[in-house]
Amino acid sequence: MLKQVISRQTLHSRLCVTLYTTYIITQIRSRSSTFDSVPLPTLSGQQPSTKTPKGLKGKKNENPNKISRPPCQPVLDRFDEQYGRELGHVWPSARSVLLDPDSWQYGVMLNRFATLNDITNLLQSKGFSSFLPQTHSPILPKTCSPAITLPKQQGRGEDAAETQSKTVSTVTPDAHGTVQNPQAILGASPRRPLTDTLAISSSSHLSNFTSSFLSSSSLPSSSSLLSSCPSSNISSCPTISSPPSSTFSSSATTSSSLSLSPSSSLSAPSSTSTSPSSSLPISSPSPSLLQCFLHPQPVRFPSQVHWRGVLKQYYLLNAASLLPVLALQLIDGEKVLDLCSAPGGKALAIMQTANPALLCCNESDPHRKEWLVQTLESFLPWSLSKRVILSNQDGRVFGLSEAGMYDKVLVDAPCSNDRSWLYSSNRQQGELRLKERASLPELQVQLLRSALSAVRPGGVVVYSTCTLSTDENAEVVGAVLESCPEAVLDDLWEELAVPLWAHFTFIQPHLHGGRCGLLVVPTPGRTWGPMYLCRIRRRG
Ligand SMILES: C[S@@+](CC[C@H](N)C(=O)[O-])C[C@H]1O[C@@H](n2cnc3c(N)ncnc32)[C@H](O)[C@@H]1O
Repeated sequence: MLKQVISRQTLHSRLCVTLYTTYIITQIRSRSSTFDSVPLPTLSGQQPSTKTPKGLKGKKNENPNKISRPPCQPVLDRFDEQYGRELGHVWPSARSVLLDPDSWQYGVMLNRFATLNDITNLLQSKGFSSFLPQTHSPILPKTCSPAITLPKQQGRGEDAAETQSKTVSTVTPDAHGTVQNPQAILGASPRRPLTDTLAISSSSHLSNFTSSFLSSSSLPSSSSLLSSCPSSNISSCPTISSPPSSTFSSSATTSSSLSLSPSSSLSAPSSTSTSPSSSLPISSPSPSLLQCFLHPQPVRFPSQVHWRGVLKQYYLLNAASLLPVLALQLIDGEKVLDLCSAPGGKALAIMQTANPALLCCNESDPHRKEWLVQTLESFLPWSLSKRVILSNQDGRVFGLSEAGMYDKVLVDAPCSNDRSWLYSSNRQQGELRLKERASLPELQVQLLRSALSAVRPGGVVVYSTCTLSTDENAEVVGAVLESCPEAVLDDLWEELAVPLWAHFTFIQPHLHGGRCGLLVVPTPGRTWGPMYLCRIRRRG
């Protein structure tokens, strides 16, 4: 009887996958030259400024979600004043990209937990190529099972994504720390956009995966899952002060962790320290399971709708959003905290990159947490729910409740999202955002201190934003370093900027005469960013 049920389910699941893949490919083929357009992908952390993508449902030759409104003048004026001063000659280039949504490029991050063969071939046939070297490690951790209702994992990513190493012999930054790509900086032969942009399709449907785990009220909190870990704090880093009210944190007092899974099968915490950046090859970032396909032109790939029981094959994003995840230098078996996690793009990238023993996705805003849940359940198999847990604490206090418990922490901080703010829905919204902008650095400093408290001695914290603003980038890092003698800044230039300079325009911000992280500035032809990232190591 049981066998019959299983085999019926198996047949049904296979049929679903086949139909779904066929449908996607048919749609893509028929629309290959006229892909839909939708707003900036969601890794920037703000709701896209235009409507939810219709993905494949849009009519041919239409751009249903194209950003049609003009940029918000007060925001543009402020950017002109501030970024003109801070970025000098690079600002006009960045400005021209930000003001031309048709030129924006989008990366296609593959989901190694889904069936990928056809999509990968299709991407390659359309001129996309993978920009990260791939490791040949097994795709799934041993304890993982395939997709929720799929009886068999078909054609996983190991034979799907191409390996592409980038070799750079000499790269010389100019006085501003920018690696000059004359074509990009001078805007020579700008590529004609075929279409514009795309965002993830945020499914309103919740599968069994989510609902069954969300109802597990007796499950342990992330805190108890981690109770075997050391709990030292950084005494010199006051993690908590009275949190100021923030535009971005509508739920600043929630503190209980929401666990999606039981803890019984968690593997032992890793005690391995991360490799220092100097041990990495200069010619390419360390090989990873993570695969992201880019196109030299701003061609968009259609978004996928969520089908119950079938994992999405890819996630569309601003490729610069992967850099903070690469900077984490993830290795299997680590405990990782994504302190500001919704809508979950970087959490997904983390799970594509390595097999952590635990990934805690924290998001204080209850609405955005729901969005995070939808993202995770659309991309990750059920078996991973034992390793990927949710928490809805205020990130500013997280470091106190789970002090020293993580190997790696990502702080993808709430910030003035330059792209999104520039297309504020009206003048009033733009002005309000600019007014509230002043409170962001304090919030960011508190989040970063909390992260440093949550990481174990010897572990690392990566801080990132999607703004060009120095106040929210190097200044925040500087303020935290000043008050945390246990924190040491890593240099990411050779590790990330040198090998990836062909894809991104990097600037190296300086603070008190020293280098302080990397800034990805959108320039014509390489429209990725804005994205700031820096890595801080807690002394062991
Ligand atoms: C830039 S977004 C994160 C984007 C996400 N990392 C991704 O890649 O999809 C910043 C997130 O931080 C959340 N946030 C704001 N204040 C917070 C706080 N005090 N604690 C935790 N999260 C917070 C926001 O609601 C927002 O979802």
